Amino acid sequence: MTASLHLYGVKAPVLALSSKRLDFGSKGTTFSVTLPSSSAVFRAVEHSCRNIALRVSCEDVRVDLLERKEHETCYSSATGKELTCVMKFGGSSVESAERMKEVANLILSFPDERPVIVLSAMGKTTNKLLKAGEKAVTCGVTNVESIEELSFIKELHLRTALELGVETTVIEKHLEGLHQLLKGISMMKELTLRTRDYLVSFGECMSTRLFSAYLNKIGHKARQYDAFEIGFITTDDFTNADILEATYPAVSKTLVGDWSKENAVPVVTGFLGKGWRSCAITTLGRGGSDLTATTIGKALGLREIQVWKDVDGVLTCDPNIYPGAQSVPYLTFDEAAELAYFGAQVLHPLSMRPARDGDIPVRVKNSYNPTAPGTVITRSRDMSKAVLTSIVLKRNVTMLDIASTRMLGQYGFLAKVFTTFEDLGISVDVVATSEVSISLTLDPAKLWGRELIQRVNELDNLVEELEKIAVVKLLQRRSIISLIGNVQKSSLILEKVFQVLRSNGVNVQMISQGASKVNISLIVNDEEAEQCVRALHSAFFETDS
Ligand SMILES: Nc1ncnc2c1ncn2[C@@H]1O[C@H](COP(=O)(O)OP(=O)(O)O)[C@@H](O)[C@H]1O
Ligand SMILES: N[C@@H](CC(=O)OP(=O)(O)O)C(=O)O
Repeated sequence: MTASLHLYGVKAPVLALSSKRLDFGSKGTTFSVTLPSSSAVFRAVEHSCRNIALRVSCEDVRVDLLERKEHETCYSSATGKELTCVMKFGGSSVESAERMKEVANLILSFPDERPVIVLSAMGKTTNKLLKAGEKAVTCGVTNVESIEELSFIKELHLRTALELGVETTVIEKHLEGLHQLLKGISMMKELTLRTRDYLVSFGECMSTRLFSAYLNKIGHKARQYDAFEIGFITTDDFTNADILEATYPAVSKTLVGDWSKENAVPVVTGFLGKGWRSCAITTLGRGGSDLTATTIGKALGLREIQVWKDVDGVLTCDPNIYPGAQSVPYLTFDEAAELAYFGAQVLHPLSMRPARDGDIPVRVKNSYNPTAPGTVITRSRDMSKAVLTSIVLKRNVTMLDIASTRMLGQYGFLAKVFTTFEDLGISVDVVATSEVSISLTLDPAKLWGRELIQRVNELDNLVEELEKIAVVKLLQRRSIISLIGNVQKSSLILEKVFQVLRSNGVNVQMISQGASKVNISLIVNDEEAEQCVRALHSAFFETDS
């Protein structure tokens, strides 16, 4: 067969083509697409997100990576000056017109960079949108007008447009759409997860339009993109969607293709995607713009991913718990992922995945203090002197103590326990086991995302199921203190930890080192947790020993 299919710039040999079906592929892996009509074959494949996702769901990853390489080369040779990096600016970095101007200056202060810009919603807009949605459910259609958060959002965005000197028309349609949506919510008297995602999408859609218009106004050619229109294809898990593989070639094709034609700085909405089945707007979980940035970095094979925040990089602990926290100069992807997963708000829990896959360094910088070196996150670093890197606190965690009712030596106990979790769809965070008992914590992000009533029912069901084989103790209001660092030095770390906890009169209720090479987790009571973190911070980071 000599014909080839160009799918998002990827060349795959066509194996068979009939009026109903197209088979293509290579190296023993074939894909089939059902066609609406044979004449529409290439357009159908290229334009329908369902077909692309279908391709991915039956795809051999090895082939996909091989194909994407060809694709990247194809575009990088087409443009003399390639895009170099991603610069992501969070809500705090673009909270006002003044901040947007500073961010524009910051971008222009790197004349050698040709960045893709990713923006979050302005300031606390996402929270305000959610609050407005909740109020709309109960306030009645005639009162939507006077929802305080709606007025705030309108006023903030219109004022920002005026102060930036750009036409308010760039956001007027969205402000009107938002108003109508809130009226719709109010009529329906319900706010589904799907509507919630559509509602919060207005934040990123407006911030990127304002910023892109401003860059154009000051003579720096820019082009705004809604992530859900350029191939950010996700699962349909509204409010917590996961990015699908098909995203990478699609996003690369649009951004690199357009850049090679007009050299306009791409300004992309963070946080948003499009569900592959529903084709509705999805979001990637709170803080998801970090993940948008690393996804673009990997898709385009860029040199560096920069995430600009309001702190001097990743810090030794949450500055809200301890203001004396210091910046950490280097981290590995594994350390950063663990830190984010265990609750450090500074990075989205899944954002390290694309960077690690693409082996692209991530630099965390402070847009309020650009000269501070920040944190560089890479595949590996010199660990010879590293002991503890950062302390992370995750509050309000539920812990379960499960002791087998059978005798020692009974096999299958662990399997039964974990099957129960699997059957009920509840994920587990930290685990410590002996032969006849298990202590574990439940992932609060997964559990607390559900409605209160559903949550209570689920815990009841879980305990009821487990009680068939074990004595179960449900312990609430616990905290996980995660010690991120060099677990090769665990004895040294633990010696110090227990000295500190003992002198503070704190009892550790569970400890887990697991297979992770970078994390030791301790479970303590919620009310003791902050004091523990502060004491541990001074012992590890503020003394010479
Ligand atoms: N270990 C940590 N290092 C740095 N910041 C942290 C850490 N833990 C919590 N934070 C909080 O994370 C905030 C930055 O994350 P986030 O608000 O998501 O930034 P942005 O909105 O700019 O992307 C900081 O202002 C800080 O309060
Ligand atoms: N605006 C979204 C997405 C995001 O990433 O925001 P930030 O970069 O400000 O954390 C949120 O508030 O969750």
